[in-house]
Amino acid sequence: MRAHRVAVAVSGGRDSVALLHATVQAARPLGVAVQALHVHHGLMPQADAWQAQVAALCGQLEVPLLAERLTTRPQPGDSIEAWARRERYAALARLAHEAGADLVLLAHHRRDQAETFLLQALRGAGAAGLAAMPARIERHGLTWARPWLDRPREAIEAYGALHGLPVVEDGSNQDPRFARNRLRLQVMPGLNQAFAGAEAALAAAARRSAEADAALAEWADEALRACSEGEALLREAWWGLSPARRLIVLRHWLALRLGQGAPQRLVDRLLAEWPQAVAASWPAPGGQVLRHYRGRLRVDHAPTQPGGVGPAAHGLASPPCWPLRITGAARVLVQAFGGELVVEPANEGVPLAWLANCELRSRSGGEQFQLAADRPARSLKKMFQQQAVPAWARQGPLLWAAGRLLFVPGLGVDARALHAAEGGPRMRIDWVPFAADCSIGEASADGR
Ligand SMILES: Nc1ncnc2c1ncn2[C@@H]1O[C@H](COP(=O)(O)OP(=O)(O)OP(=O)(O)O)[C@@H](O)[C@H]1O
Repeated sequence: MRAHRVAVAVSGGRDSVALLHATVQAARPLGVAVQALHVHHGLMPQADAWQAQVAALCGQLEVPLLAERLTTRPQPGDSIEAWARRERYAALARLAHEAGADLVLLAHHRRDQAETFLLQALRGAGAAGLAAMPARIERHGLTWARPWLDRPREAIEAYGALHGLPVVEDGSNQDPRFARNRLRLQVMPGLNQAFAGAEAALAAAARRSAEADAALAEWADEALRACSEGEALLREAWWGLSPARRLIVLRHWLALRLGQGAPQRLVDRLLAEWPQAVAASWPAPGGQVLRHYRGRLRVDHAPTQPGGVGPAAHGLASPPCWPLRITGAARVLVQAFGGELVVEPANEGVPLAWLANCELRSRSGGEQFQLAADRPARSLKKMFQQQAVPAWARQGPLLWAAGRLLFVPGLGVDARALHAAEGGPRMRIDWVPFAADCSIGEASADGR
């Protein structure tokens, strides 16, 4: 199908500038209109100059440009890379629709693909992740294509030099805090030197993974039909599959129902616990919960949905002590205590820096809590009595860091943490017990 209007996503970097130029050369004789799209992330002081440079190039090439400056900001705990990617694609989709383009071209090339494959492998990804970037995909009502995914970067560089194309240099490409930069700057040169053709081989491995993943997804779709009823996965039919097939079908069902790949620890827990479960629930990403009842597994929303929830969600846990790393807004589902620890940015609260290395513990007796700066610390038992905290509200875990008691369900944040001289962002902590019907192992009505 020929696109009526082709959009090119142009960062101003060498590759996308070359792609815009090459697209104009190819499209004009065919009578296809070309549209340039640019996203200003609003993160770097040089970004205004980059946008101006892209605009100047578009002027020279007589290509219309649509640009958007992002107004959202990464939240504490967000990976800047992941945030920028997500927001950039959302903005590009908006711009493409505004321009009336149905095809968006991206200038990723073979080295990008090889790096993505390795980054996925380093995260322990399976076939879906190792497939890296698709050469073509339909999303947001648009076709996204990477026409140069098989091309070596050197060829693109030569093309740019041949046509004397101006490019912007993004200094953040040298920043070793970003995993891709570390891989590109520290690992790839050695790899290419030690293994001739490493980049092409890694890109080929990504292609093979994509083929395997596509076949697996087709098979899993068929197998799932025999193991599901509506949105529920049927335990008996699922259990009848071979162990290898069980795993594929479970992952596939989870990905469909959760709207994202399931973390390995959730898959492991389900494989170990679901076969014997009576009525049970498991925390899942995105504030969702998996519930088993009468042989059926379903995805549901978590029983509590406090506002301002950030992206970090951890599944866990068993008392009496569980180490945690919290780097921003988070919801920690704590099955063993039947509730959820909710951590949100606030003007007053625990220093975020302390939460990077904290832990949940059961009460062991003898803990002291200080309610206010001008009051003495007293035993938890006395504090609960004094504050008339009902028994059900005392049931959650205690939050500790570096030997300090930070938070007690029913009492709140300890005054010594609240008034600590530590700088940086502060976080409010809440303990939210689950509704009574979703605790693990609860006997169901028919006693199964
Ligand atoms: N700010 C942006 N605006 C529009 N498109 C972008 C932007 N950033 C990236 N892209 C698109 O995504 C592709 C891959 O992004 P990546 O971050 O690898 O590129 P880059 O290093 O910024 O620049 P280039 O790929 O042009 O050399 C780009 O080639 C471009 O097509």
